[in-house]
Amino acid sequence: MEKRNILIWGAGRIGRGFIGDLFSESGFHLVFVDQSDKLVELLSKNGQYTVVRALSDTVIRRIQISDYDAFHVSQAAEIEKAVENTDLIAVAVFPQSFESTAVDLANLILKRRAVRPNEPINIILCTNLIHAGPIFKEYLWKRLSADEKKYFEENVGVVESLVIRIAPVPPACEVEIDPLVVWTNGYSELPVEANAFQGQAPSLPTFRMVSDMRSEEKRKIYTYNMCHAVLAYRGDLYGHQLLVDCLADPAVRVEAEGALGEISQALQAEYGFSKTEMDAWIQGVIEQTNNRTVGDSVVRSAADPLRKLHRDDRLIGPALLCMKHSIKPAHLIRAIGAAFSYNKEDDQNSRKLLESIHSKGISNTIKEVCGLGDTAEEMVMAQEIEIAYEDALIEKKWHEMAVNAYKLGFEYEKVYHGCGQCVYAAASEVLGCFERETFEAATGLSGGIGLLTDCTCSAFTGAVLVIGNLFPRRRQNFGGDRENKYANFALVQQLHDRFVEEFGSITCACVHQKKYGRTFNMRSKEERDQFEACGAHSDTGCPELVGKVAQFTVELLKPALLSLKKEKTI
Ligand SMILES: NC(=O)c1ccc[n+]([C@@H]2O[C@H](COP(=O)([O-])OP(=O)(O)OC[C@H]3O[C@@H](n4cnc5c(N)ncnc54)[C@H](O)[C@@H]3O)[C@@H](O)[C@H]2O)c1
Ligand SMILES: O=P(O)(O)OC[C@@H](O)[C@@H](O)[C@H](O)[C@H](O)CO
Repeated sequence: MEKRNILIWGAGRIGRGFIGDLFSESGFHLVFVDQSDKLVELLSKNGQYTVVRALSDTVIRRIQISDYDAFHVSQAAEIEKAVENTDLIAVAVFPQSFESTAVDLANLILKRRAVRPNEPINIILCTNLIHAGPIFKEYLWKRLSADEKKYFEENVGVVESLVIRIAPVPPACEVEIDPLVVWTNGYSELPVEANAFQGQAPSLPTFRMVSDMRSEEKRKIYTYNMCHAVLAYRGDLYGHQLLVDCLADPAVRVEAEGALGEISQALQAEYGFSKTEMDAWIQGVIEQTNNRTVGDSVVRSAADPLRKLHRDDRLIGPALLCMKHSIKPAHLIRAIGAAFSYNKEDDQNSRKLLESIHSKGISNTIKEVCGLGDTAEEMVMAQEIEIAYEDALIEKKWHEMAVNAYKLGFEYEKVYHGCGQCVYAAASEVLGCFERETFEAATGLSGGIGLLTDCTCSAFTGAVLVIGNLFPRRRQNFGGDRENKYANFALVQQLHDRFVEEFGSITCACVHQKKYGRTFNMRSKEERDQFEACGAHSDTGCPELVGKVAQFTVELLKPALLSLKKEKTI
């Protein structure tokens, strides 16, 4: 029996690493078409490529695929022949390439009609777009005559699908072995729109025929893609680069879980999914995303914020659905605010978003990009997004300040030693409250005060001085300033708890015991030499501790200083 063919338009990660993988496994011959010369040349030259299915950290399968042809979009005759010989096409490009792809395919299908007029053909759309079918059809139909349109209506199926497999940028060491490798989470099921096929639908073990695509696509894009977007945009505020690291950060994870909780309720109300069903689905979303071996990146999930902030897409779409069912989308709104603050120089649509904010202002940009109208509800939502955007900018700035405090603290301790003065200088310089007198007065703090070591670690005391600069009891109000004084004490107590959690104790000798495995009598020169020999000023010694304490100080002061600022503006 002759082998069946599938033509895959777009030989990228999903084309090669998902559609290629599924159909090759089911015995299809693959024909790739791509606009990248380099990719097509490599596919043809190498004659095979690897798909890695990393189902978990330990279950990793490597598949070699070799039964394929690869053509550049300009190889008209070869592609024409391939379309003649197939009943199935998969489109695996981003939505911005839909129009050119549809125009090319319409011409090819018309040529096929001349040779195989009575044989239907199906186009499976593999993209993350709500109701992709009518959008693609409009492009496909665009230049057809009335007779051709009728032929397409009756013979060309445009089938939506839901791609849950994740295929991020592969690790560099894998690309060195096979430059065509596709690195995936190995998710195998492909839900397809059952009633959109013309003629006989192909039967693949991993196809799931879906009868109600409207509810299924919302469930997929408003949970999987929404969760990735929330993690990516919120995680980017704190400098995370991988989705797994966003999930490991409680401050970011809580936002994704909160947003999933909001949309879960809305999907139950809108489509009648049961709570048990949605809980299991959301557990799956987190599990598929929390795969360190797959290592999906923030940059990929955050890419193209202009598309992702569209009214129907993964963020505004769920927020509107929540509002329809009187569910407050608080976490979603915070993620949308963060998406507006996303700024990546090498992402064209992130640059465009920023340009729009600069030229038209944030309110106009929100309305335009998200397509929010003039109803009272949508106007309130736009205002809330604006507030969330301003808050996101502040979050990002404070995170950068905290990172900077770490770097300065680390460097000062490494070069100058004396952890009290180093923490004081690093944190106060970042916060803009440095005072020369305080810095100089802190000279004697070193080594648990005057090298005594059985007193408080001077990194802690240096941080207390920064808190004092900002929340002082002033000389001219010796008997007063009680509010400031107690705010100060509360901050010092928080610092204490964080310090103890990280270093075990605030006593210098105990910190040394934990860090270096012993204590030192720092009054003696010999012991001080031993302190150095144990790595006191190595990268993992006191410089790391000083960096962390300077960072904690900045993080700790954030809410107090922000609320102070707000009070002052009232
Ligand atoms: N990577 C994933 O994890 C993932 C998961 C689900 C869905 N998707 C969706 O799948 C689609 C493809 O994503 P990807 O990750 O494979 O991207 P990709 O960049 O790896 O692959 C896209 C390929 O399409 C080619 N291409 C673009 N325009 C073309 C055109 N007009 N004609 C021919 N070839 C063209 C590009 O050269 C590239 O090789 C996107 O819509 C994406 O949203 C991706
Ligand atoms: O491909 P995008 O840019 O639409 O979205 C990024 C990711 O959310 C997406 O690729 C998912 O990983 C994929 O859809 C699997 O759920």
